[in-house]
Amino acid sequence: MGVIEPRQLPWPAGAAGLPAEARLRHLAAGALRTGRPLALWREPGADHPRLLIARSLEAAYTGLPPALDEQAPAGFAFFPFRDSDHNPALFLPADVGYDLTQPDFVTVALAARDLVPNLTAWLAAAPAEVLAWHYSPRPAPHAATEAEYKQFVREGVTAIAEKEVMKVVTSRAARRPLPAGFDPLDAFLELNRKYPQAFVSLVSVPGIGTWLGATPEVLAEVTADGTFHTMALAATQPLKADVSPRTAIWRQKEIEEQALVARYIVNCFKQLRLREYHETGPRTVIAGQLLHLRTDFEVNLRQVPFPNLGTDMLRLLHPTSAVGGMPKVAALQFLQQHEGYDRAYYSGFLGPVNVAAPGVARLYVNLRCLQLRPDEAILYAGTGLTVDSDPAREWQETEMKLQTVGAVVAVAAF
Ligand SMILES: C=C(O[C@H]1C=CC=C(C(=O)O)[C@@H]1O)C(=O)O
Repeated sequence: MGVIEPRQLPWPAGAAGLPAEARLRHLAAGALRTGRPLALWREPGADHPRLLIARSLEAAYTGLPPALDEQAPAGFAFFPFRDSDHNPALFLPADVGYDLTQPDFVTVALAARDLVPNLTAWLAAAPAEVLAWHYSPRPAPHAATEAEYKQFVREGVTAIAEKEVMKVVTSRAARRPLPAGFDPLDAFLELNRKYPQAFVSLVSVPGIGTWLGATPEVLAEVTADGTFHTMALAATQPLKADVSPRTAIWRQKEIEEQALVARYIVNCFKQLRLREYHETGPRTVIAGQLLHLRTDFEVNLRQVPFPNLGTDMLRLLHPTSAVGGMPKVAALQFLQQHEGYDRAYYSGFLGPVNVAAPGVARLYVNLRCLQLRPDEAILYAGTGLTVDSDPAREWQETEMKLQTVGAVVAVAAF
């Protein structure tokens, strides 16, 4: 007699009074205490987050960026800026899922059905108090001082003036103490409330660490209606009371900086010999307390003879000139030689593939993010340089960008 394996595990009756966020916490606690990777995210404009738990770290190692087609496995991509032994490319298989729009069920993939007995027992257990977040065993990266960062910007400007590169995006890490009682899950929920239009994520992987962020930048999206979407997002100014997206004025330097990113995307389409894309913008958009210039590119996948466009574009796009520079190889070499710290997963990409439905993928550039350490956070930010960049302004711009995710680790003044 065959046993029909449950794909949806109902929460036990004992959890009836437990709100969805408490259930989420309990599931996350179970994943963390059993050493499993997890990803929690909230898509722009969505009301509720989703949680994905992978059975093990080993199951999450991957090589190439994920395929963006409906036959590809479901999971959550977590890719570094640059692959290395310390920062491997990961694709967390969707073994266990919890969608807060359906709070009464936990979903278990067929391939993970051996997890069902322990999971069932865990759902019935008393809610856990402590969450054992995963931390990177690596030392904290070097955090550039203001003088060091300005010097780095000068070197970038010289490289542009000498035509070594056309554009380069310099970046830095900053260390911040964690406020007393800091709770990553509460911080994730706070980012959701603060930035409804951002892709908010909390990813925790054994041996790799825990990353939290609220990014405004789509890298590659394939939506349910068969549309491929990417964007050229660059140039930054603060959102002030007297400036709105409609009245914002941009300097030549910023217009050029963003145009280079748009050109980079057009070149990727050209490499694939695709001409049927729709380009909208550039227009001014709000990202948290900042304004950026953005051009959107869309392709109707049902009208072009490119069944693998999403996959091919993803592989060409990363890292875009909004985080690396142009030409790509020269800019990456410059950063390798001069940046002086390991970006790890900052300016890599992340997001779900085939989780919401087969054929739906939403990958974002990992910006406005931090890495958690036991008693501090490492925050990351970068700035696109052109030949006209002023080191003091670029430092100031990184300070502004750090405030997006930094809002959840700010120690209240008294
Ligand atoms: C590299 C970052 O932002 C990119 C995206 C938008 C605007 C940017 C800029 O103005 O330089 C950057 O290209 C970052 O937030 O760390």
